[in-house]
Order: sequence, then structure tokens, then C-alpha cells
Amino acid sequence: MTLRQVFPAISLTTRALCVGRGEQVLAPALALNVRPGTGLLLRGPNGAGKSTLLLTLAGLLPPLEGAVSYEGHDPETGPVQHYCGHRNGVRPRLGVIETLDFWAALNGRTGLAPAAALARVGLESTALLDAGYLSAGQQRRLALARLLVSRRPIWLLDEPSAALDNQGQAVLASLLSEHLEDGGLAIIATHDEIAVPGLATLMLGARQ
Ligand SMILES: Nc1ncnc2c1ncn2[C@@H]1O[C@H](COP(=O)(O)OP(=O)(O)OP(=O)(O)O)[C@@H](O)[C@H]1O
Repeated sequence: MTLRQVFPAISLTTRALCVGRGEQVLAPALALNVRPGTGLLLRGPNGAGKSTLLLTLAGLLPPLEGAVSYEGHDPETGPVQHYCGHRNGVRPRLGVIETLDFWAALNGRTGLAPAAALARVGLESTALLDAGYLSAGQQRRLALARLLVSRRPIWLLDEPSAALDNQGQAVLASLLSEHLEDGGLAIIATHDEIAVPGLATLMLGARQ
């Protein structure tokens, strides 16, 4: 993989990070260092804490202990990350193209134009439909297109391949490869194979 470093060189690091729910510790003392151009897969059985760790890295859940930092990030430049959770964030009565336009207006028009992002995920023929009419896999593709209309160096993705067919999984792998080649980084919770070479793996354990 050739690194172009289009993004600022930002690393995600954690110090003695302990994540959990309430008093339930799911992952203790995590010392992560995810560098520009690299990706980390979070693996482990249902309930192991993969989503909880992603939410904590995204700043949407407080850590039980320790801290997350984005070294090299200038807060003045705006948010550093995209968090893409289990839910697709699709409003059923909003059009497909309007959905992307909404996200671009909210997160910044720093990436592809909505029509180009739709084409990139193979949804160009659905542009004028209400998003609620899309199939499960198409809605997932639309959620992935959201990553493209606003450029952010860190992608935190929870089960991004859920409901995707083989071609959709290939699109996801290609989006991830390009993002890493641009010097971005990605942390991905998944039970599936992600066809991107060189990804590291963090295995989280089952809850007691
Ligand atoms: N809001 C909550 N309050 C209390 N416990 C919760 C809450 N949300 C999740 N949990 C618990 O935290 C544990 C970890 O859940 P999490 O969703 O992080 O697992 P996961 O590894 O992502 O699982 P999966 O592979 O099924 O997606 C589970 O036991 C779950 O029941």
C-alpha cells in the first residue's frame, strides 16, 4: 500500500483505557496506538465490548478509566472522526440524495458531492427515491456514502458490512483501502472478513 498522506498525520492512542458499561468492565488497560494509514479490526464474540469500545473512542461513552487521544489533531480544524454505528441514520421520508446533502451540510462539504458519493457506493439509480424504500443493504451503502461527503481522517465503523452483498463488501474494502492510502485510519468492529491487506486485529473477550 502506498501512503499519500492526504489527511493530516493523526494517530489514535489510548492510555490505560478501561471500557465498560456501568460497573461491568469489558476491556481493561488498553494501550492502543493506531497510526496514519493503518486499520484495526475489533473482533470477539457477541457482547465482548466491540461496540462499547468504538463508542468510547468516539467520545460518545465515557471511559471507566484512562484516556483516548488523537495525536496530531488540531481541534480548530473541526471533528476528527466519523462514527458509523449499527443504525444507518436514514430517515425514511427523506430522499436518498437529500439524505447525503443533509449529512454534507451538517458535517461539512469537504468530500465528494452527494451524487458522486452515491455513484461510488453503487446507488446512483436510487437518488430520487425516499431512503425508506431502500433495501437493508442499500441503506447500509447509503450510510457508507456519508463517510465520503465529509472527509475526516478517522473512521470508527461498527459492523460496516452488515447486510452488504459480495459487491457491496468489495466496495467497502475499496473505500477502506483508499482511506488508508490517503493516510486516514480506521477501527472496525466486525464478524466478517474485510478484504483489506495489513489490518491488525484486537480480540476482545467474552463477558463473564
Ligand atoms: N446501555 C447499556 N447498559 C448496560 N449494558 C449494556 C448497554 N449496552 C450494552 N451493554 C452490554 O455491554 C456488553 C457489550 O456490548 P457491546 O454491544 O459492546 O458488544 P459487542 O462486542 O459489540 O457485541 P456484538 O458482536 O453482539 O455486536 C453486552 O453484555 C451488553 O449487554
